[in-house]
Amino acid sequence: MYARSGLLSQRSCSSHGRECATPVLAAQRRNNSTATKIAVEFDQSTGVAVMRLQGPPVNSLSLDFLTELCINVEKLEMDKNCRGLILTSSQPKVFSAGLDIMEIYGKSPERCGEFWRAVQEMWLKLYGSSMVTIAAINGSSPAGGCLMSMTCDYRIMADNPRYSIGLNETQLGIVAPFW
Ligand SMILES: CCCC/C=C\CC(=O)SCCNC(=O)CCNC(=O)[C@H](O)C(C)(C)COP(=O)(O)OP(=O)(O)OC[C@H]1O[C@@H](n2cnc3c(N)ncnc32)[C@H](O)[C@@H]1OP(=O)(O)O
Repeated sequence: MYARSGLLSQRSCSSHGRECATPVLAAQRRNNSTATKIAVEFDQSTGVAVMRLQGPPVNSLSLDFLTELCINVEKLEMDKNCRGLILTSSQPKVFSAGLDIMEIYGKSPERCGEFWRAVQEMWLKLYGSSMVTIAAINGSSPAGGCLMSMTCDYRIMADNPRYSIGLNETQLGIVAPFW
């Protein structure tokens, strides 16, 4: 959900030296889900948007989730009044469980390729954003969750010894493909 209407970008983008063709359209084509996994509140008076991840139970990064995230970041990017973005979770105890492993387990190479492209699109979009981006990490954030917060300009994590963060994906035998 995005609180304000906005045109989707149809331009090509250059992010950290890489060209990516019409990313929002690519993301939009994939976005068949009607469920809302991302809620955005934009405060006109401060120019700051808060993006809440609300994909129960643990905000795992599925293709739908990544697609919706990218579309919302792009919409905010297009809004010249939006200067800052705070990324946080609506789920108790978890910021994001990382990549949805069910998206890559037993799937075809084509489907895995589509998924990994969406992962790449997510971090390039956040890392290349002209907004000031802050991850307010209010729960555990392993692997892809850690990656997502690392692409933000700033990270603040709730001080709770039960919350963990780090790159644990090799323990699952997952290695990021060559990009
Ligand atoms: C440069 C890097 C490139 C590669 C980047 C990323 C690779 C990855 O991200 S691989 C995924 C790595 N993620 C994990 O290893 C996270 C594993 N999960 C956890 O540690 C815990 O679930 C977590 C601490 C996030 C939350 O703990 P709890 O609150 O105790 O919840 P549960 O463990 O009971 O989980 C609830 C429910 O969610 C399912 N789940 C958890 N993580 C994932 C996931 N990553 N993908 C899909 N589903 C996930 C878990 O199985 C439970 O399901 P049910 O049993 O059906 O309830």
